[in-house]
Amino acid sequence: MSGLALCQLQVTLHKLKVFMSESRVPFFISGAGHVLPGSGMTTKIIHFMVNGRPEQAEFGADCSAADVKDLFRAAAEAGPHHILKLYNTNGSVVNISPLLEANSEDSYFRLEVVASNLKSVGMPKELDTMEYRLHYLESKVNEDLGKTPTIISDLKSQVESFKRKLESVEHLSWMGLFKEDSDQQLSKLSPKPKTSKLSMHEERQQVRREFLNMSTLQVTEEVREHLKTPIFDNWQWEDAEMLVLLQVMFTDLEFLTAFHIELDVLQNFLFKVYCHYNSIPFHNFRHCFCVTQMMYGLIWLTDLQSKIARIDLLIMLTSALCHDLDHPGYNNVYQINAQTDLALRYNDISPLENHHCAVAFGIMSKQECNILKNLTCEQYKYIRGGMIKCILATDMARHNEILNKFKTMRPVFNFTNKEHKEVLMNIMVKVSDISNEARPMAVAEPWLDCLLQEFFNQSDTEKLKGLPVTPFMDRDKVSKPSSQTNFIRFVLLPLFSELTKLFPCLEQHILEPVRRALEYYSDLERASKEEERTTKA
Ligand SMILES: Nc1nc2c(ncn2[C@@H]2O[C@@H]3COP(=O)(O)O[C@H]3[C@H]2O)c(=O)[nH]1
Ligand SMILES: [Zn+2]
Repeated sequence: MSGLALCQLQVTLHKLKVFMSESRVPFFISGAGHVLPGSGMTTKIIHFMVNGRPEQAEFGADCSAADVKDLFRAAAEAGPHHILKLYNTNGSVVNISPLLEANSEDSYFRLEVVASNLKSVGMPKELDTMEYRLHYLESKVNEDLGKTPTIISDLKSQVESFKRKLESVEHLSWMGLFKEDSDQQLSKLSPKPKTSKLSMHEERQQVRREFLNMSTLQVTEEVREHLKTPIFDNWQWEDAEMLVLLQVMFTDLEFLTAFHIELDVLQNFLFKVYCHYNSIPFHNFRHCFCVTQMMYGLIWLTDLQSKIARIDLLIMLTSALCHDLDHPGYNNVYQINAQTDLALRYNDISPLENHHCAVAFGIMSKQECNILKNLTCEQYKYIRGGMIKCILATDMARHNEILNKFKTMRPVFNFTNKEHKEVLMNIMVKVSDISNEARPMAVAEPWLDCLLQEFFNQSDTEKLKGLPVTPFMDRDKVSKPSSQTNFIRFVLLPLFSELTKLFPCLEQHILEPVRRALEYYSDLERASKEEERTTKA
């Protein structure tokens, strides 16, 4: 018996050795870190913490962005579509790319999986089977010999260590570590297309694929909580990730169940919305995301779910999402002065806002994108009416009219009064639309650069075409501090403080940061005036 068991054991050991030698582990991740494939490459070492354990990633300058991302995914034991973020010691997000600068153990980054699926890491079946057989034969040999031969103990520890490596690099399956269907292998043979070389259509389709791949991920509780506050940092998210987060907003407000929205219809709708925002400096998809996220935050912070009907929340969130669809980067004044097609079509009456709204309902006119298709006619009409009012209310030419309405009703505000509620909904979409300064300075300031870039583009065109130049957009007259101090004093504070009177809990979330921003820009303004005086003198 022991002879046969020993023979079988030898065959199993041989198979195991062959399996282990054939299964390349191109870069190895241990508790201590990564080792590069090959040698002699110039490498850099990135120190980081993941799940409280110190790790190192070592890679060469010629690594691709995808390789580097996979390296970090492997360290975080996260699958290919999981969302990872790398934070520096200040808590700011650092782009995971080959351009990462080597750091020391004292200035390590923090790596976090911010969204993941809950599938466990799987071992290749062959290894499992062989290991099982090894145990079985070991016990047989043990029965006869009374002890485990050294060769078996050695091999067992090798198998253990090999398993650990496999666990850490399972996600690098694209490198051929695991067996795949032949057509899957074929698709991987073709080189990864370079994003910059893709046409707009291909780029969008890639975003769609990434979005759908990631859309089943569990977004972490921490991100979900952040998503409900103005401190949420929009800059760290890629397009597909923002689409995932928008889906989270719709699901977490229970719109899918309440309004019988099928998940694939919501995804088609969100993707179409994404496609209908233009790549312009300010009024782009990221702005749409920010406004929707602020609207979402305000709903949670004010506990609006307990005060108004869910259908009204759907109107508010969807209006925020659609409120700048297909914005061309030139405002209403320009549209009217330049007599554009939009101004002609809408008779100079809020041409842009009318257009944004028409595009929104154009998207929903396709059944596969129509999130309202399972509602009754009455519900559809109600939502359409509500969205038209909310989106048209974002025209700043109507700012005082809407704010004054709210001011008169605010002291006697009644959530069950239809007119009161409608004005409040308009106000909340407006607040969300111009809420960048309610965000942390590091998040808000880049938005101002984007806005001024769009303003300057417009005033440059106005000058070129001999049209009246909008003064607050003129690069010769406007500076960052002057633009913000006026906007905060005369637009933001009066609007935000009125809403805060209705919801005092908003003071710390939207009013205080805006006051701090005013102080900051006032100081800058004073300093630059002082500098001007001294240079003149
Ligand atoms: N100066 C300044 N203007 C802003 C800021 N945020 C929004 N706006 C303006 O407010 C407007 C709101 O409607 P639009 O999107 O048409 O255009 C926006 C900008 O003109 C800001 O932070 N600073
Ligand atoms: Zn806007």
